[in-house]
Amino acid sequence: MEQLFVIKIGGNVIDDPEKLQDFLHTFARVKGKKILVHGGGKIATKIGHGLGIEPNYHQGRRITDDKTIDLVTMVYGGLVNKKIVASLQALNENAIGLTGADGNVLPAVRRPVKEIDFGWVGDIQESQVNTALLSALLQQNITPVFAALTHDSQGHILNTNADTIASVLAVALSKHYDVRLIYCFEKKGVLLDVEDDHSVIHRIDPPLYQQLLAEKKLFEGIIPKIDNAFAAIGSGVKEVLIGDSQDLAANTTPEITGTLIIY
Ligand SMILES: Nc1ncnc2c1ncn2[C@@H]1O[C@H](COP(=O)(O)OP(=O)(O)O)[C@@H](O)[C@H]1O
Ligand SMILES: CC(=O)N[C@@H](CCC(=O)OP(=O)(O)O)C(=O)O
Repeated sequence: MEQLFVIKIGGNVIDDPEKLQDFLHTFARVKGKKILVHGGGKIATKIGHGLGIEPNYHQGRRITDDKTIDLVTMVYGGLVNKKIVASLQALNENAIGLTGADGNVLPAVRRPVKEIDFGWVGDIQESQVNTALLSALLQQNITPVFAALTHDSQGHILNTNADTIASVLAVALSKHYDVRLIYCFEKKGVLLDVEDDHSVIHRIDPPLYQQLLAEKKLFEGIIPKIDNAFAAIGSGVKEVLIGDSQDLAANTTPEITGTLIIY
């Protein structure tokens, strides 16, 4: 099967114009088929402050009330997505910006209320991905750029974590491509000591993951990121890695510098 890169770029990089441009330069030079997924949680929070919309999280997921869904639709689907697409066009990369509503490429189900009401947050499944549309775009050398938004098929946009979107797209497309899923963020990989960039853990399997959790070496966003990485590698994605956005060139070759997630 042909190779496909599904590449997710994290919020700290999107928030740093220089790092983002460096990343996009490298992304545009990656040969072969590729999809970019972006969040933008940090920018949404910043712009929300200015509008008097304060963030509210539960277990790393944003509780998304009526005002917040409008905020993130504007920020992820508008500002961030369109700036990235325009930058890629300037780099001769023919990109197309998508939310899950566009072309019904990623329908979702509003998360049912249990102890917590997450509001306009969408849960997704790999069987719902419109792989035919994505394959048709990829065959025409058009690169999809996904914002962290889905829809409920009843007229509402839903907010869905970008790491989860990348994992679900990678799994769905692994039926048609040899997929390498790459989580790019501002650190060199998963670190044994989060303050020490020289402490990259080069391979993580489930027992080591449990050990790192027990030793409290992992906290905040890296835990759901590794959970999404294991979900992908356990469901047909060929390779999953977590690395620095500035190391994308190496991480798209066999000379990986980040953390490989193995099953
Ligand atoms: N051991 C670790 N190695 C790397 N990052 C870690 C570790 N423990 C906690 N983190 C934190 O996890 C964050 C990444 O998660 P998150 O902010 O959700 O990523 P993204 O920017 O891709 O959305 C890092 O910025 C870092 O602060
Ligand atoms: C439901 C939920 O939490 N959605 C995320 C989507 C954005 C995202 O994932 O952004 P990063 O990758 O930059 O963190 C949020 O609104 O923060």
